[in-house]
Amino acid sequence: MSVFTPLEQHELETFLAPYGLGRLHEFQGIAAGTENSNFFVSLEGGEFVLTLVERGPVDDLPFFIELLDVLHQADLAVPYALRDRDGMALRSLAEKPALLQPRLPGSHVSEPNPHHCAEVGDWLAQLHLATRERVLERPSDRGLAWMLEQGPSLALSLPDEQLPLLRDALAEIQALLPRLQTLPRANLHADLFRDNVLFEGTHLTGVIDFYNACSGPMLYDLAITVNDWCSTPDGPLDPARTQALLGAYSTQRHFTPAEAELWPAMLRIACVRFWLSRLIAAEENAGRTVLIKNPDEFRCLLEARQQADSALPFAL
Ligand SMILES: Nc1ncnc2c1ncn2[C@@H]1O[C@H](COP(=O)(O)OP(=O)(O)O)[C@@H](O)[C@H]1O
Ligand SMILES: N[C@@H](CCOP(=O)(O)O)C(=O)O
Repeated sequence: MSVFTPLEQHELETFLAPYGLGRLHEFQGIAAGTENSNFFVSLEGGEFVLTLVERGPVDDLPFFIELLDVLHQADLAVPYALRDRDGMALRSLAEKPALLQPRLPGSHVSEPNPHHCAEVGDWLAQLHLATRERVLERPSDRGLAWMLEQGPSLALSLPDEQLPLLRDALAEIQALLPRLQTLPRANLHADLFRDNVLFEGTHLTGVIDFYNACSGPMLYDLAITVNDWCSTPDGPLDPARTQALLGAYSTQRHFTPAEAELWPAMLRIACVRFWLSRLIAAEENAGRTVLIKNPDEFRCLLEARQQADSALPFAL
């Protein structure tokens, strides 16, 4: 249960009053999620989600609010922050930064088919197109420099047989660094996994959890997304899902030759990012009753990505 800060009805009513959304019918803590305290809030004026920010990049909340405003204005289904009567988006409740957002319909899909993947590719292209002309700058706190810094120390706790895989992947990142930095940029979701997307049937109804959002190469966002949505249980990419996702994306944005060339490497880099972050999380949370995602899943994906099993379609 990830409600770290329980709320009393009366304090919630006081907090909600300045939004002018009518009487509070009911509220309920959301069990899913690991970072923040989230509540479904039912008001006369509709259904909402209240987030109390418990940890993470609190100083960057104005960036997330601005990015979500841009995406909402571009008609993407995202949980933008509602304003109270004084125009305030970021407020405080129980001494935590607090945001009220519309509740998006739909539920998560754990076993996506090509139709789901096409919707995700389409959504991701819209995110990139909506932001690439005026990128809101925020370096990722888990970007290439972070991987090169964390990788060698995390390698110390890996079994010997896993070392060459990580060492070679870090060497590849180091060697490609100058070229990666010249790829076309936009704002990225940077964590577009299945548990951050909502669907009704095969229709995408919302994308949540923008706390990894940043500025960077669009190809990196695509690689993160393809690795999660299109991998088979053994690791290789499923051709039908991969083609559906990349095809839907590329009808909106053509890839450059440099992107096409760097695609297999970018798929590996996106594996390294989550292999390392899961190794850190597993170490930090050992013995605690929180969901620990398996780092080996991304080690296996990285092994499978040694073969270039997908090409970018329609490169210019
Ligand atoms: N705006 C929203 N609309 C609908 N459901 C939401 C919304 N925001 C969060 N949720 C639900 O709450 C859960 C936890 O949200 P998430 O952002 O993943 O939390 P955390 O930041 O703690 O990881 C999600 O899995 C989703 O089911
Ligand atoms: N989706 C990721 C978790 C989010 O990354 P983090 O670096 O913010 O922990 C995963 O499945 O590992």
